[in-house]
Amino acid sequence: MISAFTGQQIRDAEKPLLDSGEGAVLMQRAAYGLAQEVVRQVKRKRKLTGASVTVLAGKGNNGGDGLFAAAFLARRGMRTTAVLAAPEVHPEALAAFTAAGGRTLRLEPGNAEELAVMCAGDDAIIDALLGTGARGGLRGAAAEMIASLQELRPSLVVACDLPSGLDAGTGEVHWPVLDADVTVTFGGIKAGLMTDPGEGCAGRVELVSIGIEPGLRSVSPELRRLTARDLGRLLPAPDRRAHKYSRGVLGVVAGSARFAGAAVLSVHSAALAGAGMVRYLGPESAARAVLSRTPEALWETGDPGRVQAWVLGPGVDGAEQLRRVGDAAKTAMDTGLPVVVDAGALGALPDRCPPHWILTPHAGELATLLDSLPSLGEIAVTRDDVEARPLHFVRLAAELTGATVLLKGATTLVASPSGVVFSQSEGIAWMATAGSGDVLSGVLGAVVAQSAEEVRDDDGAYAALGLEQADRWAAVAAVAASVHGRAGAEASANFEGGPLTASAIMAGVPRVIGSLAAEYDRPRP
Ligand SMILES: NC(=O)C1=CN([C@@H]2O[C@H](COP(=O)(O)OP(=O)(O)OC[C@H]3O[C@@H](n4cnc5c(N)ncnc54)[C@H](O)[C@@H]3O)[C@@H](O)[C@H]2O)[C@@H](O)CC1
Ligand SMILES: Nc1ncnc2c1ncn2[C@@H]1O[C@H](COP(=O)(O)OP(=O)(O)O)[C@@H](O)[C@H]1O
Ligand SMILES: [K+]
Repeated sequence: MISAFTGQQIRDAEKPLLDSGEGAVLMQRAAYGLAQEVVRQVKRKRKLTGASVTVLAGKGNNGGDGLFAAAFLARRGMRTTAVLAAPEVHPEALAAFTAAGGRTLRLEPGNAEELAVMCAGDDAIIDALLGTGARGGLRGAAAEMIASLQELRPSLVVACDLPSGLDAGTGEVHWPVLDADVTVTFGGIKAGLMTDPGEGCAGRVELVSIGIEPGLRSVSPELRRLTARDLGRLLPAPDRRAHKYSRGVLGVVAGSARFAGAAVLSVHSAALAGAGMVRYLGPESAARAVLSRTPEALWETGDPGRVQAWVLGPGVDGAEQLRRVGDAAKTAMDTGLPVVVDAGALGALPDRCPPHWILTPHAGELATLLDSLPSLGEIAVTRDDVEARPLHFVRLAAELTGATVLLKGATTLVASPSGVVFSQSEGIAWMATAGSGDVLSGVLGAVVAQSAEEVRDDDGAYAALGLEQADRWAAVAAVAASVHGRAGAEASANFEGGPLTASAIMAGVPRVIGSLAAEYDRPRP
């Protein structure tokens, strides 16, 4: 599992080392790691000697890291320029940079545009204006220069610790921000690099160890991300004596006369993701479409019989389907079964849900959901609000509803009601296509139906993540989000990176599950 931390958590971990006088050593390690990454990136394109690099240096330690890194690069034969964005910058770092032969320029009111044009053509730009000590975003000439550079699209931007203007803990962005190709971050990944909108500005994230890592081991991370290896361990697989009922039966209330496709996608994805059986509840017209794509599914017209979990809501429309949603929700609540609540069912929630109810809104649906909660009071929440502060709002929704909340997006966040949050980002932008969320609902339903026992087992794979029972449902949802994202990315890769349909994402699911199981070296069923 990858952990990410707030700026404060990182500073707390640094403190004992700073107190014992090791601050300069930490900075050298950070600067060396940053310089190495610049060297690697530049060498992919050209010879290092004579290549040009500009460091944009702010007044704090972030600027210090950048200037020391540029001193290393000057000694490796690069043509180095420092644009100093404050009257005073880190004095030792500036001295080292000058001694290594670097040239310095001062950013002043009036020369921002000119300096931006001057360095936009460089082989590399290092953004070392603001780091974890930032309050708010760039202002004045620094903001002007960054806005101009962003328009000029430099060929390589390496952010020092985090792109300047990002909030390290929340991922909120104070514009303007210069999009990085690579962010070299020190000691621990900042949470703002694993949640939008911050993650969208950070490019690839490289972690450089500087010696504070032991101090972070006992810290509860702000964000967690499951790796392929974690998924291999967590994904359900049948044992030798399994039968279809022991495997996990999923009940699905989805679709309607108007939106039959949502039912087709949800049911078929659940079957492909390994549900032992899928029981479908819906109108005849949708059921016909479901059965022609998934003859394995059962159309339940009366009492649906036993299931291990429910998916409620994709494509649900009209009183008849909402009544089925209500009946299934009541049974699930009475019997303690896990439920995935999507789309049309999000408006029909009880006042308080348990953590094994997993809500799957996109940003617009989350805003509507929050607006409908009396506990939020008079505050109105819009889609734009959610997109600007997804981590804040997904946590708030989980806290106020009591459910686990999966917020869909380029980065998908899953919050447990106690505030544990997973972030998965394996998907690609082609996945923003109609029906993609219906596929996720089916995959999630299947994973939930098959994992309920493992979640409750205190010696099981979910417990091994170090999570309380109530927080483990967030990990289950993160597993499904990751499988969905990987299926989309792999399907698009099979089309040379071309566009996707929801059906193509769905078709990629079994292969992703199979290859992830192999990752953990687990025998296949
Ligand atoms: N503490 C340490 O020993 C280490 C710190 N490291 C680096 O140090 C950074 C943190 O250093 P700092 O705490 O000095 O913080 P920053 O380098 O982020 O800068 C904070 C400084 O900028 C000013 N400032 C804050 N917000 C501003 C804004 N919106 N516009 C203009 N100026 C603003 C503050 O007054 C303060 O002087 C990290 O991101 C990392 O790059 C690394 O060198 C590793 C070791
Ligand atoms: N830009 C993006 N990059 C990666 N994945 C995305 C992006 N936009 C959306 N997705 C994913 O695609 C799915 C879209 O779901 P949703 O909005 O419910 O679509 P629909 O209702 O059409 O099925 C979600 O799983 C979401 O995480
Ligand atoms: K920075």
